[in-house]
Amino acid sequence: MSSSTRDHGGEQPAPEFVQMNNLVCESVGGKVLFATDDWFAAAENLLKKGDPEFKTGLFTEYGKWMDGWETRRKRIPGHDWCIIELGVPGVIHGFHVDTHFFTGNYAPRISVQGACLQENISLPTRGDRIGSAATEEDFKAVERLHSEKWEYLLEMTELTPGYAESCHSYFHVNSKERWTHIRLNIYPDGGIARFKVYGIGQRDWSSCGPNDLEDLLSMANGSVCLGYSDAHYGHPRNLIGLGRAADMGDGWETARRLDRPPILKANKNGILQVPGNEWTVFRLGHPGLITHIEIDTNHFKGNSPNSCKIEACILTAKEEEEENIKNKWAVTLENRWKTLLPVMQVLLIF
Ligand SMILES: NC(=O)NC(NC(N)=O)C(=O)[O-]
Repeated sequence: MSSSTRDHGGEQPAPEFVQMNNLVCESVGGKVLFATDDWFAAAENLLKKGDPEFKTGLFTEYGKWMDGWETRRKRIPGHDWCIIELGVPGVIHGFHVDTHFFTGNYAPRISVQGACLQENISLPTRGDRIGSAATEEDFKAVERLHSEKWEYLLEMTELTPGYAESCHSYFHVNSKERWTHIRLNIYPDGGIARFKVYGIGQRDWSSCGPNDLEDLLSMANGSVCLGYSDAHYGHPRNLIGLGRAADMGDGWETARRLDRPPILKANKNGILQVPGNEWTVFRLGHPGLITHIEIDTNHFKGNSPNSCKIEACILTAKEEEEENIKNKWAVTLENRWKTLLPVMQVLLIF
């Protein structure tokens, strides 16, 4: 049995686990496989990467257009639920439930169950679901999963209405197991804007040979961002996402530093002489011999960095915790960091 605790709703800072990877985001392959009802707005919206929007005065033929999953007011016994397949299976550290803009129609309670399924499951294709509910055939197909018996990662808990100051609820999950699927229950019905499942990917390395070339920094292979200096326009965890970035919002983008001199000077190698630098630290998904590094500045045309440097080190879990929690990576471990790539100019080709 896993345990979970509510962190808080409201305007306080979000818990640490939101620095991890969202394992159900549509951009990493998260998928809704089944939902009891999608009348006002389809469950796929839960997994969108962007923040929820509200469009005043926009109505569909089913009611007010909403950016989230919203079921109809139930007039039959039971409650609504959906099944979500993780894009990246892994260990779950917490949930972020955002009821943004669902005020008189938010789901008042939720619970979350999880499963680690070995085989690929095939359910009827969902297609465009707005204005519909699961058919008898859908229910028959999903019954085979026995999802009502999956382990509870979060017991039934109250949510808070979707006003800016109350819409965010965070729940810690205390489980070391690997999960592939989630059942999200809402009681009895209503709307949720976004559902994020934060954690660390876990893959099976047994089929991987010692000379295979693998992306040790891919979130699908278990890497995670441990710290950074600035994430003003984009979080550095985007660097370890799957595939190429869709747009500039899918990259790491800092604010322009204010400590740069008013007139910039470069050295003979074209490296601008500025007082500081931005940085981010990742734990690799697996220790390994690094033979190739790819830096992709896709979409950053007027704002890619002038130069970069890559360092690496080997840390035990205890050392990592000390650096991360106590020192926030401010103090480097003497002689532990080795330069993999010295400061070099980032060339722009477009
Ligand atoms: N104004 C509403 O949002 N009404 C209903 N919801 C939508 N989306 O129309 C409802 O009450 O559940």
